[in-house]
Amino acid sequence: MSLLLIDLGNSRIKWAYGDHPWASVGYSFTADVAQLLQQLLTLPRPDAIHGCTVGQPAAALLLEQFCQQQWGHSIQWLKVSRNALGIHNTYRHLEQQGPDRWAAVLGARSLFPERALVIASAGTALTVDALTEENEYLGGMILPGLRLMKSALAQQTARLTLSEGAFHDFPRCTTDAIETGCISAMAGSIIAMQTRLTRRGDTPLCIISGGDAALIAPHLPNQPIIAEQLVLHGLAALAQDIYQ
Ligand SMILES: Nc1ncnc2c1ncn2[C@@H]1O[C@H](COP(=O)(O)OP(=O)(O)OP(=O)(O)O)[C@@H](O)[C@H]1O
Ligand SMILES: CC(C)(CO)[C@@H](O)C(=O)NCCC(=O)O
Repeated sequence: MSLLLIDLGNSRIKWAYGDHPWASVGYSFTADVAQLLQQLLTLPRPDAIHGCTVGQPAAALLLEQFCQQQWGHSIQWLKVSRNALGIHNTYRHLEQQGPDRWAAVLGARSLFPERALVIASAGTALTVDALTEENEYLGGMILPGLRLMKSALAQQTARLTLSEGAFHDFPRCTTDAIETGCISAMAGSIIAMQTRLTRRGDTPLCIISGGDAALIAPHLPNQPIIAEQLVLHGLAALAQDIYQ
């Protein structure tokens, strides 16, 4: 069965086409939906389309219209649920939770069974979510992503500008101080979640994905695993459950 899976984030739209393993994958920036549509035009007609969106509704609408016109399919957008694939979601108000977080949890579990997991998605925002070995999703944290942290400093201070620095244990210039501070804050929040799960008696594995995963991973203990496209893997696992 050929599926088209779409992850509409705040910075990028990622997609995968085919059965598992995917025949093709791609992405475009959310601001450039036209580029995405060019990519999708090259694909054969999928049997079904599953999507997850936390991005601009206008981008989702454009995609909807394209899929209808091109293939006569509507997109089945993921809704956060209380239970899926054996995982219990304890988020207080399900309608509040970003479906990308729920999809990433489901995707991480499909790739890494039978372990407590810390699932960090380092995209536009950084989210750090906790899943127990017994498949209870406990909740998680939301922080600004690296780019957002840096732009907030540049916008709200007189002397800091948007810049590229390098990580140093003891930074001795402004650009390095900013880079090191932001990356340490991101890594620190992931370590904090690992510590909380460990205190509960779990031995969590840390899975990290998103545009900034490779920058943060070296600053985490216990060999974190960088996993690409957790959201798409979550959509694939749910689709497999539906169509099997
Ligand atoms: N041209 C770019 N535009 C935006 N972010 C970029 C760019 N190049 C690198 N990045 C980095 O990638 C991060 C965004 O990651 P990613 O592409 O995974 O976002 P996203 O998947 O759209 O995010 P989300 O799913 O949270 O909306 C930013 O914090 C930034 O540091
Ligand atoms: C936190 C983001 C922006 C991460 O992409 C997204 O999951 C979202 O918009 N969430 C809504 C708020 C929540 O998850 O509680």
